[in-house]
Amino acid sequence: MSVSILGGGAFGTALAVAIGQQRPVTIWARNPETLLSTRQSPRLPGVSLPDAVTVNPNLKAALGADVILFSMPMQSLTGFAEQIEDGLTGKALVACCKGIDLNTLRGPTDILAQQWPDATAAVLTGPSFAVDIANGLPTALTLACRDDQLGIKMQEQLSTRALRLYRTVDVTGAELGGALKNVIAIACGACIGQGLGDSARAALMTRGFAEIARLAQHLGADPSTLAGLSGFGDLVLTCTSEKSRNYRFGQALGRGETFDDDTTVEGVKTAAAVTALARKLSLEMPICEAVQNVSQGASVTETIQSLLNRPLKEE
Ligand SMILES: NC(=O)C1=CN([C@@H]2O[C@H](COP(=O)(O)OP(=O)(O)OC[C@H]3O[C@@H](n4cnc5c(N)ncnc54)[C@H](O)[C@@H]3O)[C@@H](O)[C@H]2O)C=CC1
Ligand SMILES: O=C(CO)COP(=O)(O)O
Repeated sequence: MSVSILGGGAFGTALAVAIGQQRPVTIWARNPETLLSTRQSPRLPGVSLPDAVTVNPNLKAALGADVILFSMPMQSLTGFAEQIEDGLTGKALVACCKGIDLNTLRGPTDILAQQWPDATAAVLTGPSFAVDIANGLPTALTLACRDDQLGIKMQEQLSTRALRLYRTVDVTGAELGGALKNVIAIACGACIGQGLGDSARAALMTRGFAEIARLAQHLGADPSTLAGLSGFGDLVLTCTSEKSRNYRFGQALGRGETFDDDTTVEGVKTAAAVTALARKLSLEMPICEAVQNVSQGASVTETIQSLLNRPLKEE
């Protein structure tokens, strides 16, 4: 199975570095100049692509692979997919983005499946910072594919000695866990940024996990997926590490500081999407709604007060 990665940002480059340690892989980037000339991505400085990685600026050629990884931000996925005319029949399309599309309230595999109904859409998600993967540190991810036979083949192709892929057929659970943990990470960052302490963060993580489970199970996810790498695992990583851009964005909100606009912070648009989705489905998701409000400029202090003032209830 030949493999292409579309997207030369931090995650796409890290995956190319990891997979390229063991087998040939192609990477396509929208702005490939730096990758071509230095074999490094500006989003992942200091990490060079191994020889087995081919940087191909020709998208059509990259689309010829059997397995195609889509590694761009969630809100770019629809526009990117729509500009591709090829049918991609029979190919495995693996979404590597974490989020919910704000216009359609769909996840990445739905978007890929709608654009390419004759291909198989899957998702690669779970706890991993690009820099850790690129540095060859041990990492475990979830590969979710409804076609388990194809999932088994991809699991073998994409795993390396350091990057260990677990498999599931629960695409909905894997995708929603990865999308929503970013929203909860913003909440946790804001909590720590405000100086509210580790106990408050633990409460947000736990009640945030309950919100993730509420939405995901309503949409058909298996609870065991949410308890796995793509849910609980990624929630823990992202809510507790300053390597996370979502967490750092939340910290900046909590401290009343500005944050670099050019940094990919998936949780902001996901908070807006999930708030809309929760309203549509009549589900209560107060932490996600709070993150949506503070991202839109509401006071962090007042928003936290209104979370604390909610009626007492059973756990
Ligand atoms: N960086 C990380 O540690 C991890 C990131 N992810 C996920 O991977 C996805 C991508 O994130 P990063 O690579 O970190 O972001 P990034 O900001 O480092 O890179 C994004 C890349 O996407 C490209 N891009 C944006 N719009 C595009 C379009 N319309 N067409 C083609 N390329 C486009 C940009 O040029 C850039 O190279 C996100 O959904 C993120 O949640 C998942 C796991 C780890
Ligand atoms: O998804 C990630 C870790 O699993 C990366 O988190 P950030 O996008 O918050 O940096």
